[in-house]
Amino acid sequence: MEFLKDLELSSTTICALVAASFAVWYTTTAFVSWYRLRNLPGPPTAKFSYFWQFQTIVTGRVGDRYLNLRDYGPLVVTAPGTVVTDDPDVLRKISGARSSYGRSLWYAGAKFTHDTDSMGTQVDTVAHDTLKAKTAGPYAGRETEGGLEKAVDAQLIRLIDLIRRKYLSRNGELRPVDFSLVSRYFTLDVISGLIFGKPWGHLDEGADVLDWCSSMDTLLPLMTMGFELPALRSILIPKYGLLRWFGPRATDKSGLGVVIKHVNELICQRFENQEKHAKDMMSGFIRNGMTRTECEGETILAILAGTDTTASTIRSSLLYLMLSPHAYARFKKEIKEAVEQRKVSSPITNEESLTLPYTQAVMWEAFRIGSALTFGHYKVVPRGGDTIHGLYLPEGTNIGHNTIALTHKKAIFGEDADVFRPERFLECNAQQKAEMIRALDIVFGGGRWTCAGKNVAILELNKVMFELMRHFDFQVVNVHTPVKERAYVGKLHDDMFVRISEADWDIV
Ligand code: HEM
Repeated sequence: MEFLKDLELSSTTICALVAASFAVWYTTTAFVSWYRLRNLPGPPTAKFSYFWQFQTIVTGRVGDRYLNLRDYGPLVVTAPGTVVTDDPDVLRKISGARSSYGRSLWYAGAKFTHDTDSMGTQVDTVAHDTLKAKTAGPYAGRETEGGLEKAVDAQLIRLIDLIRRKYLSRNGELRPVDFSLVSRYFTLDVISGLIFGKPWGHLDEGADVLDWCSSMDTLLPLMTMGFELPALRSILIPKYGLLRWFGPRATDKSGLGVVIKHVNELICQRFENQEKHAKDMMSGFIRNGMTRTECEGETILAILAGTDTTASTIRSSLLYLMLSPHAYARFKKEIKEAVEQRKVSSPITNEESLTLPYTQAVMWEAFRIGSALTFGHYKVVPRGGDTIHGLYLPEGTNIGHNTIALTHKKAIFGEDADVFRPERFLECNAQQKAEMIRALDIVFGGGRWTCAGKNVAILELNKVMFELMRHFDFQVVNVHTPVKERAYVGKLHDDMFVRISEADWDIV
């Protein structure tokens, strides 16, 4: 700085120079960003600034704002160098096994501590594939005592039992239950039970035993910011970034740190005691040569990726059924007949569920309209660029899912795509049905990036609504605000109060 003194510049002049340099840098980079994607449609400010993105996340309005992007067409700019698409064929192509698109740095935004990577945050394709190979067997249920289905059934039975013990309203009684929490307890115990062979006990008394739900309510908006804003990512994620100093850690008394501590202790016991005969995902991870840190990363990832996604879909299923008397009654009728005709076991098996047309239609329709994930999962356009829908995307452009617009696409799901109507899967011909299911399938990602827990999620969804409605009836408590929703990369639901009573078969 001596040379500045020699120049005898006043502090005001130095500040002015710094501000001017920043303005020149900002204007130049904004112009370059705008220029590279000038031919693509999108909100006007999105082509040269992160304003649209920031505003969308801060207001928790990712759901409706991304849905409205469908008016621009299949490819839309949402931020500098960033494009989303609601075209399932494009998404399938860029994620396909032979695609040269790689993951963008967006994924690194899912890191929750500075030193723990997982296959979900790994942007290096080879390192990702190595981890995926080590986790494939455990995720397929090859290491689970009795298989995945038995493990899911065990939690389903505990869910029904919890409702019967604690939440049932009998004649003249009202015991409002926040189903947004109950659905999370179920999926948390499914995942923890699968990984460690023993669930964490959310379904014992119906409690957020490790504070996961409240931590996620705070973290999801922040994580979505970290995903989307490169400037934030670059001060959080690096080795000596803010995450190192201010991120969650095992010594914390509340928040995600509590879960990290619990997970670390359980994994530590495994490595020390070498419980060679344990039959669960963790024993599979260890047998496949994963290090302790890798086991920690994969455990938190599984809980992060597998809890609220499935729980949110279960909540949507119940919400839309309660608000659609016709679908509610028709679903009940199918359950009643299947039980009376002894077509189903208790709990229903996955195979049996697949034979029940309305059960399947309800499952896919809720998955579609509830769309647990909203957007993201960007891949990077490879060297030489690419042309999609006649529009040129320069190399280095991030292209991701506009999941919410995809699941509401009228060209695929019909003109009434904005309403819940399971019949759409029954009235169409086989080809149309296959096209709809294929479009929904890419919601789980494609190729090497496909959701590792897809079969677990589908197993849960194929069973849970059938079993809940077989045993109980449900009614919205707050008819003016049945649920409060905030949407980020996924959705957060609060205050979904329902009245639950024993199923009344006389009225079906
Ligand atoms: C409705 C439920 C679910 C949906 C919609 C969903 C969707 C997704 C998506 C879109 C991805 C990223 C794909 C990409 O990178 O292109 C993903 C990844 C992942 N999901 Fe799921 N998921 C669900 C449930 C689950 C469950 C229940 C688990 C755990 C049991 C799970 C574990 C994972 C893991 C570990 C990854 C990372 C895979 C990888 O990096 O290769 N997910 N999921």
